[in-house]
Amino acid sequence: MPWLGLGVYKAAEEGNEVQKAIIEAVELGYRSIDTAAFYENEVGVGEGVRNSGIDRVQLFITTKVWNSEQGYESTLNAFNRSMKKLKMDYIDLYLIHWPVKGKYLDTWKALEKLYEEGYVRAIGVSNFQKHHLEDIFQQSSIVPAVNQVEYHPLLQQTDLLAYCQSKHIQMEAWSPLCRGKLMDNASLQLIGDKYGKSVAQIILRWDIQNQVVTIPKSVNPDRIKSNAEIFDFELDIEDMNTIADLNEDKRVGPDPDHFDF
Ligand SMILES: NC(=O)C1=CN([C@@H]2O[C@H](COP(=O)(O)OP(=O)(O)OC[C@H]3O[C@@H](n4cnc5c(N)ncnc54)[C@H](OP(=O)(O)O)[C@@H]3O)[C@@H](O)[C@H]2O)C=CC1
Ligand SMILES: O=C1CO[C@H](CO)[C@@H](O)[C@@H]1O
Repeated sequence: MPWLGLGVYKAAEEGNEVQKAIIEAVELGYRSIDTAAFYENEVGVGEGVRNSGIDRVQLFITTKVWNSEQGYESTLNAFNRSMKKLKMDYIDLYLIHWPVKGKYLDTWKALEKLYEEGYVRAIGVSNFQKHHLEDIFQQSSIVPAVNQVEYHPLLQQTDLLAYCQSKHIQMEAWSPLCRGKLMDNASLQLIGDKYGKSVAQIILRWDIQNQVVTIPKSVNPDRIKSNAEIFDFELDIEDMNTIADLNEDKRVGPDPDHFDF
């Protein structure tokens, strides 16, 4: 999968916001889009992809089954609804959005069926902790291709990253920019000055050097462009260590062991 993708949570269908962002992003070289049934913009995502001017096969589309749809049959139905909204005949990556207690193992069985029948090229999970992944391993011989989790300098999840890497599960960062909250961080600004890059570019480059796929969200053409300009420099070890020291185990989103939605 591409190292960089466009996140589209809160990119609206109204005013063609999400569609325009996708067209812009594809023009600038993005090849991966991350949506979810929960984002209520799959129709707009499908339109953006079809109007992007490049073949569907060149793009990597991720969507996710929402919590209220989990369970075997209901996941299969939810998947069909997503496909109809996207107007696609396959999805590159289908994820379990959250590990809903008592449901995610049956949900995984549904994803296996979709994978085996060829409707999805890869299946994976999101917001899974080590113990959730171990549950999957107990029942299934198919290893999740991806675990998409909250990941940014304030929440580095190094144990989970090492575990995923040991199992050949690709970790993917959601809210990589900490929803904009790190832009004034003095250490990141200093590093940015050194490379002539923005704080956002430093963070996104740090993701990739940690072998974490990253999906910053933006609907602003300038930011969509600059967020992709991260493949022409390399952070040195000293700067990687400075960023490692920023970890506070601090979430901006819900805790996967204590969410109730
Ligand atoms: N699996 C899961 O449970 C979750 C998955 N996700 C996925 O991850 C994606 C990214 O996470 P998200 O929560 O959206 O947050 P991000 O960390 O990507 O931050 C997005 C915010 O930062 C702004 N922004 C984008 N680029 C820049 C920049 N260069 N400088 C300053 N501000 C910037 C955006 O505004 P603007 O648009 O105006 O540029 C927006 O307000 C989501 O869109 C979604 O696809 C997110 C949360 C949970
Ligand atoms: O994908 C998502 C977008 O953000 C929401 C609020 O933090 C999350 O709950 C959800 O998983």
